[in-house]
Amino acid sequence: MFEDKTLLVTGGTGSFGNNFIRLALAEHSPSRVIVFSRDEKKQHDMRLALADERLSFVIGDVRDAQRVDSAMRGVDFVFHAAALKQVPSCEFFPIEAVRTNVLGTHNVLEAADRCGVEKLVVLSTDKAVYPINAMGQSKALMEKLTYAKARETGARTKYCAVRYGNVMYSRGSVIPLFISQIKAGKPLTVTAPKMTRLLLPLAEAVRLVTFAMEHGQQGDLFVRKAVSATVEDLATALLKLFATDNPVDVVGVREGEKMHEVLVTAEEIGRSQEYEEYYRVPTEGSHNYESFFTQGKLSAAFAKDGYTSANARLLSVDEIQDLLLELPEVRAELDSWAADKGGDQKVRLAA
Ligand SMILES: O=c1ccn([C@@H]2O[C@H](COP(=O)(O)OP(=O)(O)O[C@H]3O[C@H](CO)[C@@H](O)[C@H](O)[C@H]3O)[C@@H](O)[C@H]2O)c(=O)[nH]1
Repeated sequence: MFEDKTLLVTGGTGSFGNNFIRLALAEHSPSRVIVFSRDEKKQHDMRLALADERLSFVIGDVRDAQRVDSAMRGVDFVFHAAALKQVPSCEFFPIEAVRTNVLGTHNVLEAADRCGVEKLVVLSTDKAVYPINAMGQSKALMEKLTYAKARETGARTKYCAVRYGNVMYSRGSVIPLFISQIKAGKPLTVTAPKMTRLLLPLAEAVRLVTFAMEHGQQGDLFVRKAVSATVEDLATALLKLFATDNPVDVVGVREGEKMHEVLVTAEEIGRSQEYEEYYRVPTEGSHNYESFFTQGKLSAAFAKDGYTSANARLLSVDEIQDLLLELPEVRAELDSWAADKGGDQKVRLAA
């Protein structure tokens, strides 16, 4: 579907953008891929690393409607990945989260319609579901803007969303943190041993977004099913993989975090379609006020529970180890660790 088409990725130099763009260039024969982002150094590095003449780079901020508009001319498909996604910074500066995640998204959605973009997918997170922190709250509003735009009659663009949980080994997340603690011989700082998170390799997140772009109907939300792990088991799995016995310090739940994350609400799951790997949650109806006041649905089927990190399949420590070993970054960390420790360790790890 991307053959000879023009794609635009906002936040294109981030983890998602980098991986998606590599895949798109290698396998989908687009005529042009536009990377829209703020950081010239990251764009420079990406230009050198990918060295592909189909790539073009636009410096801009989604907060700047004019910039977004001019970047979107002639674009067929938009992947909206630009966001403020750190919980603490959004908590301290919520207006910045509003500017980027809410108003920035508004600019992107409007520009797509004006420029006749065929389809657009916004990237959301489990933290947008029953949100308790400003990052999640602004992402929840980002989703609402997307569904509202999808409901508008005469919208030329198809608007879809995806949600996924924690991307394994993403920058600043717990897996690289635990590995750096292991390597430094420090205790592993576990917040709450029984806290659970849905774990997704980045390649799966990319597949989800591509699937949504290919199959999404107007206003659809796609959610990737994922496996879940407790933080305690994640720490144990890493200690076993690195064959070390660093102590584990329980440091307590951090501000703005939940014990368990929700990926699909009980309210949404009743109207969703379940596939082997995905949930598809269609948007609710048209632009109709009555359905909010007088036209209820007798058949509304609320599930008892949604789809959460507490009821998804919980991995054993061995299974977490296997999943970690599938990540090239973890394998590279193990290799460098083994090299530092000398040949014996390398042989032991290989065995
Ligand atoms: O020193 C630590 C740090 C984290 N955790 C736990 O590990 C899990 C995952 O933590 P982390 O990798 O920091 O992810 P989250 O806090 O779930 O959210 C992160 O990942 C989200 C999605 O990628 C981003 O949007 C957030 O900004 C970012 O904080 C959580 O249960 C944490 O409590 C620990 O046990 N010890």
